[in-house]
Amino acid sequence: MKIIIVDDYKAMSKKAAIIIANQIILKPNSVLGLATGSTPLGTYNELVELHKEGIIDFSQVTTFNLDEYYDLSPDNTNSYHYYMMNNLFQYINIDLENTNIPNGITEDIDKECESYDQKIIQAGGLDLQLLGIGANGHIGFNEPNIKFESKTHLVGLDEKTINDNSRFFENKELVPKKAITMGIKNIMQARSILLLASGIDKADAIEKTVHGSITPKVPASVLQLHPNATLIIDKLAASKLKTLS
Ligand SMILES: N[C@@H]1[C@@H](O)[C@H](O)[C@@H](COP(=O)(O)O)O[C@@H]1O
Repeated sequence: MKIIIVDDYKAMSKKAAIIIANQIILKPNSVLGLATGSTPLGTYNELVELHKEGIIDFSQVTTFNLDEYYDLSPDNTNSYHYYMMNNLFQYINIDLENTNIPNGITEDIDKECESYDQKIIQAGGLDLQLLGIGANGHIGFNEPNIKFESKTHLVGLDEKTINDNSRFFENKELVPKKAITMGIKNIMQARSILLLASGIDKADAIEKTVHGSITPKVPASVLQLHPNATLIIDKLAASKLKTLS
């Protein structure tokens, strides 16, 4: 696991965008795994800027999002479909046909999950998977005690996650209790992984991810096993790492 500690959120976002830009420049038809939440917003802004400056061309890029809330339609402002369109896709020259997000309003969950896994394989696998991290160590929506061999599936969300994500909703009752998420196996099959974390709220999860035992209790700890995983974290998120004390 490579760890890059930067001063703040802005520096984290710039560094992440540079790594993603480099991936696209080296391989214009890259397959990117994308994340949502507040953490990657700055990275997406930086990517939009790099695109505007003519540095990155998304025309051949394919994307797969990690997850989507169950039972939220794509036009719901809290859906991850809406998030991606609003924060990235509408500002870049990506072919929307090449963007993939689990369908949260599918009538056949098993079929949806299976076909999502198939589509990733057909696209040649993920070149780079971008990740945030939940305060309980979740990645995507793979909550504590998830099986490491899991593929795309429907999950029940932890009380902690529902509470954390309620800030985006009018009230906690409106936060979906379930989501469709890529599994740990999909994430670990990516050729490279970039995990971002910023702020003191993530310090415990980062400490456990880096120094803790590899356990489904802290899903992100599985990244210790990945041959090409990079953590870009700001000083606050890194503040509980042994190397700093
Ligand atoms: N499914 C997403 C995760 O992919 C994200 O990493 C996490 C942290 O979000 P934030 O970046 O807002 O702290 O939130 C959600 O649960």
